Amino acid sequence: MGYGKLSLNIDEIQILLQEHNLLKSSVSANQKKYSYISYDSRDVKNDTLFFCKGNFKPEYLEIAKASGATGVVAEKHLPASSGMDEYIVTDIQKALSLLSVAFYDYPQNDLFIIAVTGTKGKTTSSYLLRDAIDKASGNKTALFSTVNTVIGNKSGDTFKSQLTTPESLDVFRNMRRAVDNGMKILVMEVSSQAYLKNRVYGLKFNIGSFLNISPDHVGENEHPTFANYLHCKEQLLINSKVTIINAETKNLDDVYYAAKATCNPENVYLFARNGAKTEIPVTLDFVFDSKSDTLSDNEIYLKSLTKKGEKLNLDGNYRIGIPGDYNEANATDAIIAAGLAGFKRTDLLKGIADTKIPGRMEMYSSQDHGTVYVDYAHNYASTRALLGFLKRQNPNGRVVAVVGSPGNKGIDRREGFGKALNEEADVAYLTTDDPAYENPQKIAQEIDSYIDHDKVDVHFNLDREQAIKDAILSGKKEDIIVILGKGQDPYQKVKGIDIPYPTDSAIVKKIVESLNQDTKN
Ligand SMILES: CC(=O)N[C@H]1[C@@H](OP(=O)(O)OP(=O)(O)OC[C@H]2O[C@@H](n3ccc(=O)[nH]c3=O)[C@H](O)[C@@H]2O)O[C@H](CO)[C@@H](O)[C@@H]1O[C@H](C)C(=O)N[C@@H](C)C(=O)N[C@H](CCC(=O)O)C(=O)O
Ligand SMILES: Nc1ncnc2c1ncn2[C@@H]1O[C@H](COP(=O)(O)OP(=O)(O)OP(=O)(O)O)[C@@H](O)[C@H]1O
Repeated sequence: MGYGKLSLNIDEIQILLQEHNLLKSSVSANQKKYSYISYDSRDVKNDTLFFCKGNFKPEYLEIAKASGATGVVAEKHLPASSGMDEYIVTDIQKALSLLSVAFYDYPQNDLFIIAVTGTKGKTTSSYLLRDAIDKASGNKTALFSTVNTVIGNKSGDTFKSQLTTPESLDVFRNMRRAVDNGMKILVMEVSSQAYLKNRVYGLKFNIGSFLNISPDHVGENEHPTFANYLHCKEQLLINSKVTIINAETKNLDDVYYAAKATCNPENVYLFARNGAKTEIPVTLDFVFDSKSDTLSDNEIYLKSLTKKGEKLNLDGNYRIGIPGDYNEANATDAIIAAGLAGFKRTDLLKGIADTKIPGRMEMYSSQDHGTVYVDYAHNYASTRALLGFLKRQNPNGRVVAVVGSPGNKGIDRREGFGKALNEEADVAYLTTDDPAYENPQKIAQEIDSYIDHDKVDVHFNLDREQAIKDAILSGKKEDIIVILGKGQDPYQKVKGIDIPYPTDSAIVKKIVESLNQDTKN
């Protein structure tokens, strides 16, 4: 790699760690300058500063040392450190973030960063915003999303993401690469886990928005309680200079308070659907009305209600290329963020109308077996919102859902799926979705135990591809078949192994094309 300054010396490290009260002790064995940093023994070069974090095994440090690591940062002394420079710190995640920023030479200072959080809608809002402003920014808008990371315009500058918000070292390395590629703006998703794990420690955002919060991500390896989940999510508001809040969010009182704690109230923007009830009375800066929502797109009218909202000159109609009434709020958030970043309404219209998001509301029309959607909904709130929307749009046909729930995480999703199916679906095909170390049959039965069989006709097929095929073949012209939860995920996670999976999108595309061909013949 040849980006930025890309080096760190011992003095710099000691000063930075001391300034942040992170340094417990240090040993200088080499007095060297580091020309690479890593937290993974499989990615080490000569003169690497190596970080021992998370579920780390001591042998990883031995491998790193043998591969050329000369310095180590850790929370406790490890035998392999002898002969290396050693920095013992109180919090490895904070140290990793702080030293990564310095190693990559503070790339955030050269970017206008717009961040979004929420239980649902982060990816959608980020894509809408990036597509809305990219052209007007001269194709200088980078994107860090759950689906793709975009750090430039050359081939190879767009790649699949591993996490919603990557490990801090990767965040700052990708920022550096974006800056070196001439990017000026960064749109990024910030997960609650990012704050729990200090992946964005020390980062200030130009704009931070909060879409919504609902019960999710509580459990092993995630948040211990909902209160902790909310607290972590709110950190984005505390670390943003200007904030946007969807006032229809649950816990609005708490969320608004967090925003005002560090942000001048003049810099907090609130929006909601016109006429929506908010949990506490607030002055809304914007409201939106649905002008039309169909199975293929939406149109909203956005109206400012305060002087500061009016100043952004955003009022007017916007067509949104992705269906789903809940996407109207995601789009409103994107439009306000774009306005605050200095873009005009006319800059945004085409991008917002043309946005398509991999694995979110992808529509495939079959001639005789109904319309098929591939979507990423995977908890109660999103499944209910999605199925409810489809049911309302299609009162004369059935809603047929293909769904599974992951193993060893989000256990309450099983009940959530059952509940959402009871409320909005006619038929369910229960199948496999990342079973991890659990038995997928047992998971499917658990979902089934929450289903009211007088309302929903249930089928089981643990072979996901076959379940999708069965569901589509069962569909009649007027039906909607919806494949939930995996979008374009290319794996099934089984017993610690990522087993390649063609993706729901590819499977549906192939089935629908073949059925349409048969009809034609
Ligand atoms: C709980 C959690 O946040 N875990 C993340 C964390 O794990 P970890 O630090 O324990 O790392 P690990 O993979 O167990 O391994 C320990 C260390 O040994 C190193 N190692 C490992 C193997 C080896 O041969 N040599 C070696 O040096 C690893 O690089 C690592 O530094 O750091 C890893 C990257 O180094 C992440 O991949 C991992 O995310 C796991 C996979 C995960 O599932 N995370 C989820 C909960 C998550 O972060 N989700 C949020 C979205 C949530 C939302 O939608 O709101 C996200 O931002 O994506
Ligand atoms: N504002 C919303 N309210 C409820 N459901 C939503 C909303 N926005 C999107 N969804 C549903 O949630 C699914 C995931 O949306 P999206 O990927 O934008 O959210 P996310 O916050 O990035 O999710 P995740 O954290 O699961 O990656 C969509 O496929 C859709 O079904």
